[in-house]
Amino acid sequence: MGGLTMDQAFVQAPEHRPKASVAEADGIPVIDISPLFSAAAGDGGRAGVDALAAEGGRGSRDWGFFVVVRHGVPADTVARAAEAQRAFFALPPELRAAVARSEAAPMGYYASEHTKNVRDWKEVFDLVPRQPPPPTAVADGELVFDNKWPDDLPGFREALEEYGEAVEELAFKLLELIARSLGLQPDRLHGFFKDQTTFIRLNHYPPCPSPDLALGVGRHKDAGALTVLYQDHVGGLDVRRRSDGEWVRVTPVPDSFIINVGDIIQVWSNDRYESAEHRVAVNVEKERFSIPFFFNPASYTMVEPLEELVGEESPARYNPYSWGDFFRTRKNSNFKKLDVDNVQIAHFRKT
Ligand SMILES: O=C(O)CCC(=O)C(=O)O
Ligand SMILES: [Fe+2]
Repeated sequence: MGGLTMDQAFVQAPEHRPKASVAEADGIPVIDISPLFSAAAGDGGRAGVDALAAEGGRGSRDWGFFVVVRHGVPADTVARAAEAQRAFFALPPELRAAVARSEAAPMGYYASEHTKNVRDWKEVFDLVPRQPPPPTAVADGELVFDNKWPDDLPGFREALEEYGEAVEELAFKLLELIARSLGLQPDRLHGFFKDQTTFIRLNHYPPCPSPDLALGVGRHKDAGALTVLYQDHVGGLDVRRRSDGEWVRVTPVPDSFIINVGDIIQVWSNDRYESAEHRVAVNVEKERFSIPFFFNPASYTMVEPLEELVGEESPARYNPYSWGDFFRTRKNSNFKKLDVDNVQIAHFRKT
């Protein structure tokens, strides 16, 4: 059962508990992005790419979500990562515990994440596909991004390294798509990712005896730039629909990734796009697996609306903030229950 025992720590406030039945999300764009990979995006190709960018832009604006298919990540690569994930969570507890995360070294295994100070019904394993350069001085509370690899799990590291490389390639393509959709040069955002703080999370949601009270992940918005999410066939991801504020289920589409606009893109775009509030419902019978790839810029990035997108007509809506500080504060508050609210981009919104 994954070793979780239902208790008060998991119980959501009544207004945040999932309803017994939830409608399927209808209208999230599903985009075949294969034209992005054909060499000649010039001439005729250019119009096709512009149309894709418009679709991605529509999803980012209306939902904060879109789905991509024919995305260039080989099915075998995804299958190997998903298999490695299952094998890891099937390890005996002591072998999982051997790679446990700590507050200062946040990579590795963890079964006690909190979202907004309520415990999530899940266990995770985090890794970085690329190690960001170490800070010049390890200040108080500085995070150390060293991977912890389990012993006795042949092929685990290789499968995830292969996955990380392939998904990173996709993430840069999507960044290009988003830049185009905002009327920017395709490579406008690439520079922010030179020393990226991207991490990959393996999520395991064991069956839960009280899916009416607990959530796999409580309601939240992803703090980074973009999330490239693999989910298995079980389903449980809910997104809050903009039109009426209802929670709706994102139906699994085979061989797809869900692309999730994060807070940083919301700020860069000066609110043209909005990060989506989402959560994960659990169920009594089935375990569920997902793998978000959190595509995050360098820790020294000062996040602020892009200068091309501000002007007299649309003044900057946010004050600049340090991604490194934001990330560290959020990570630490997910590690344990605190008595203060999570840091949110709303804190940097100009009044
Ligand atoms: O499991 C999922 O589908 C989504 C997980 C998620 O939102 C997260 O880990 O931030
Ligand atoms: Fe998320």
